[in-house]
Amino acid sequence: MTAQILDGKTLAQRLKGQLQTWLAEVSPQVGRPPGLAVIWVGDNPASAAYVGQKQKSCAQVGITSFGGQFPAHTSQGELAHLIQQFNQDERVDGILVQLPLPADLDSTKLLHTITPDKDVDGLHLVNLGKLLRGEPGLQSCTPAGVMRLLGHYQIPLAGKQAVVVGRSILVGKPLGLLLLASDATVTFAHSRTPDLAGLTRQADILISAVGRQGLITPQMVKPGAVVVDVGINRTPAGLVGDVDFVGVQAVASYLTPVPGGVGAMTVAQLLLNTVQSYGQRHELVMPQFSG
Ligand SMILES: Nc1nc2c(c(=O)[nH]1)N[C@@H](CN(C=O)c1ccc(C(=O)N[C@@H](CCC(=O)O)C(=O)O)cc1)CN2
Repeated sequence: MTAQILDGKTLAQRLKGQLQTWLAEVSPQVGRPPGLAVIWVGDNPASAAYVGQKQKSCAQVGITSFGGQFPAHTSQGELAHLIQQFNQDERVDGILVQLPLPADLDSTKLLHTITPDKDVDGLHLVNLGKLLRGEPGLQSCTPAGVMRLLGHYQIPLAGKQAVVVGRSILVGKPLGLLLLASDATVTFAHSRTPDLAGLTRQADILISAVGRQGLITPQMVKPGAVVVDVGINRTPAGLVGDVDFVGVQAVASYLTPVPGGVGAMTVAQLLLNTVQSYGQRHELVMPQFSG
């Protein structure tokens, strides 16, 4: 068996094309384009790349960028004040704080300062609560992007065994809840899980969101499983995920590459969330952006 590639890069490009076309029509009618404020603190090089990618994608589809880079010594109070300003700014539909923040800042407190209807990262308690209750709300970009990718390839989820390796608030936990909402039977695995391989071998849908190169070997994958690699590891040889791509490709039915899989969907979903927030603010009828 050779797994079919879940091509997030192409799907993300198509989604961006649809957003661009729709915004070119709608923004003049509304009288302004959507706006996204990105707050990036410090000089983490990976964050620089991600923020650059977000700003470039915004420009491509017709979303105005606000915010920018702030020095590592910026205080909690200054950042909270900045967020309050963006909360009140009528030109801004989405606000996000690029993570990770410098260690002396309390990211949870800052995230809760963002007004929930502009929380395009879906990390405010209100949006996490809606996710828990299965109510519509803004959803974290990577988990929502993974669900969109699986939906695009019509991967059946109902009644399937899903194992999510990783329990972060950014990816693992919300993704598990979204899979559960699609009627999968979900198990979370983490650093204290005994016999990880025994568990992952039972998975019809295996998600790895840990950030450890080589974590998922072919022996850990059930033949025919769908494997989603959310890991991002920078190595001398370039960017790799958590999954032994070549080995697992011979066992799985579907597999996401790194790069070109989930990461590209994260940015596309951020644009979609910003446009969703803009649409709600102006009571627009939103098309189904399906890629
Ligand atoms: N506030 C947030 N911070 C972080 C998030 C997030 O969703 N919200 N996620 C990650 C980083 N991230 C977005 O911020 C992100 C990760 C990966 C990619 C991506 O496109 N990856 C490409 C490869 C890009 C490259 O060559 O470096 C891919 O996998 O194909 C985009 C965004 C942590 N912080």
